[in-house]
Amino acid sequence: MSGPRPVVLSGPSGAGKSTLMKRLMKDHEGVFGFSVSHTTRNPRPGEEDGKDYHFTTREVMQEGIDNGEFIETAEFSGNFYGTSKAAIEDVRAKNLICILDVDIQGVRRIKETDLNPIYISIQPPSMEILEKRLRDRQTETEESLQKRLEVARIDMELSKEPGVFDVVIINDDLERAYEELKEILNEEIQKVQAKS
Ligand SMILES: Nc1ncnc2c1ncn2[C@@H]1O[C@H](COP(=O)(O)OP(=O)(O)OP(=O)(O)O)[C@@H](O)[C@H]1O
Ligand SMILES: Nc1nc2c(ncn2[C@@H]2O[C@H](COP(=O)(O)O)[C@@H](O)[C@H]2O)c(=O)[nH]1
Repeated sequence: MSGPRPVVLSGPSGAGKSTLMKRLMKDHEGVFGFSVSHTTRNPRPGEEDGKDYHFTTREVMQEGIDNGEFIETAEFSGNFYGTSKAAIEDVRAKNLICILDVDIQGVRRIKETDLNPIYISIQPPSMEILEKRLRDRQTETEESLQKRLEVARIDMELSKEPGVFDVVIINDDLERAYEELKEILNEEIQKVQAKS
């Protein structure tokens, strides 16, 4: 596929993917475009339909899946999530670096496609810190928090498997993690900036 290489950001819920991605996009205007996923979960306060996610229902999403509209889908913590072909095409059409925020199932599915992204795992320093971040974020019920922590344990193990990710960033100190992320993406960033 032509254009800049997409970037897949994965890692446990609460590890800091959105925090790092939003900063990257803010600091590099006109370089990155977010692949807006579909989800059947309810919006959190402040989240916008069409910007953070396409919020939808299981029925509508299933119809899209049956029609071949998604490159990958996954069930995560009781909800469906998925990347539509249109979400990627929207970013690609603008010649921007497409950022996908997907779970480990999504990583595996994307590896079966010809997207050829850079695979980056964002990991928390420990389970204890991850739990604190998720609690402090105040977006989860106790039940959904426990489900996310359960999935996080598996994710943290899988991210150590050789060959799954190009890079694993431990998001302990935010500034250091951000510098590391920028460094990895520097070559692609420069390519896009040189063309604009
Ligand atoms: N290095 C850090 N130090 C302290 N707090 C952090 C750090 N990185 C992120 N956080 C905080 O941790 C919480 C979780 O971060 P964030 O929402 O970015 O995670 P996420 O990986 O995108 O989660 P999800 O997959 O559920 O969307 C947020 O409240 C964020 O402000
Ligand atoms: N496989 C996919 N996973 C996705 C997608 N969009 C988001 N996600 C992942 O879901 C969890 C939970 O996200 P949250 O916003 O409810 O906290 C997180 O790990 C995301 O990376 C997707 O399109 N496909």
